[in-house]
This record gives sequence, structure tokens and C-alpha cells, in this order.
Amino acid sequence: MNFTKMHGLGNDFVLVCQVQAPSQTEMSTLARKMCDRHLGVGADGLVAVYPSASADVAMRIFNSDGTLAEQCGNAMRCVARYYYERISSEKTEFAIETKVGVQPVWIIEERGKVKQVRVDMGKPVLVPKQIPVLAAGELAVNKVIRANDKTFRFSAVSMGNPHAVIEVNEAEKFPVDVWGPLLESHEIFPQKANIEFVTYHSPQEVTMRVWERGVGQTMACGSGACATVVAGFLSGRCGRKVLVHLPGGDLMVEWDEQDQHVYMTGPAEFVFDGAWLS
Ligand SMILES: N[C@H](CCC[C@H](N)C(=O)O)C(=O)O
Repeated sequence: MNFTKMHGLGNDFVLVCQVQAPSQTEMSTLARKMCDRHLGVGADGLVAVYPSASADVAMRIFNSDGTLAEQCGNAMRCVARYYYERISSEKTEFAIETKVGVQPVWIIEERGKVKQVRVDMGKPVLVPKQIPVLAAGELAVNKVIRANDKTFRFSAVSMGNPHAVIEVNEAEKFPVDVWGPLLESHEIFPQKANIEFVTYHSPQEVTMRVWERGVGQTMACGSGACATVVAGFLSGRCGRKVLVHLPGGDLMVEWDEQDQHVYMTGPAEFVFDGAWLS
């Protein structure tokens, strides 16, 4: 089986192109095998790309632990570039069907080469029960969570997948590998959660590290960057258009006031093509 390795700011994926929607069981097993960084190709996730009845192309994202995720911003940009360069370059604006809906994407070229991809990540989900998070009130903003006798304040947002955004003093130095796994599986997150540790520098700039549900610490998280801006705006810590600094690079995120959609813009890179022999 042929595959293509791609990444979005170091959040890396194996893309497999299929003729129809994949079997979740098969893809879950394949994800664990192919994502293994010693016995497989090595990646944060496996992405199935296949024809769609409701959009130009469909994708499903499986974390490296085999779990199916609802949304993946960095993989969306990779699928968009893959579709544009390997399947059809007729349009620079098209749509990708994901588990949570049909999402428009825009290819941004400079001197005839794909430079960035813009993705409509949809409206954030803020109602605690729908995120889901066990929290009282209409919004899960500035809530308290305790782990190993340490208390954190967090805001929970879903971009289709659940996120908990935690403000810390120096995100660059925060021990993500210590607190990430404890918080990812905390009982107040019935479906677990992606955990973002953030430092807001100004209304237009934030630094973010992430412990991803079903993966671990990654170099970038697109949906997490979107959740970080939404949570920051709701808690008065940033504006609606924010440059998000991640270990793997920068994303521009905007929570549009008119349509309430979150737009994310960033790069997507091809790394290599391969043949899976296992
Ligand atoms: N681990 C995530 C899926 C990948 C999200 C991330 N890679 C992104 O770019 O949005 C989850 O289980 O919700």
C-alpha cells in the first residue's frame, strides 16, 4: 500500500489514499502500526483520504494510539495540499468532508507554489455538555481543575474535538510531559481532552504547547491553536486575530465576529512517498 508522509508545523501524518471510506477497525490497527516511530513509518496520526458525496474530498484522522478523532487542523491543511497537487488542481478553493462536517479550504500560492493553506475550522462549541466537560454553567471558562494536588485554571472549547486551555507563566518551559497525561484523562473530560498550555503575550500574540489526546506532546496542534484563541478571547486574554507560536512554527488564527467561524492559516509540507510492506 502506497502512502505519503506530510506535516503541518512538525505535526506529522501518514496519508493513505483510498477508493472508499475506510473500516474504522482496520484503520485503527493500521494507525498504531504505521505511526510507531521504531517499527513503522513514524507519525502523530494516520489520515485516510477518499472520495466524498458531499464535498470535493473526504478525510478521517486516526491518532497514533488508533483512536478516531473528530477534527485535525494540521491534517486538514496537509489533505488540502495533497488534494490540490495530487488529485485536482482545478480550484484553489474547495471543501473537505470531515467527521464533523464539510469544511472550506483555500490554497494560497506564491510564485506558482503552495505557500499556505487557510481552513474554515467552523464554529467553536462552548456548551459544556457538548464539548464534553463536566462543568457547571453555560460556558466552561476560567474553571478549576485539580491533578496531583496542583490546581490549574482552564477554559474548555471544542473545535469538533475537545480542548482544555490552561494559562501558564512560561509555556516554553512548562513540563508538558508531566501534567499533560494527567489532565488528558482527567475524569471531568468524559471523552478525554487535548491540553494546551499557553502564555498570552499581547492581544495579538500567544505561545502554545500541547499534549494531544491519543498522541502525546506534539510540535503543533491546529485545532488546539483555534481553541486557544477562542478561550483567550472569552477570558479577555487576547483578541479575535492572533498569531499563535508553536514549537513547530506559527499559525494565524481568526475567530470571525460576523460568522463566528474560526479560520486557521498555515503551511503544509510533503516529506516523502513510500510503500507499506507490513
Ligand atoms: N489528537 C487530536 C486530533 C489531532 C488534532 C491536531 N493534530 C490538530 O492539528 O488539530 C484529538 O484526539 O482530538
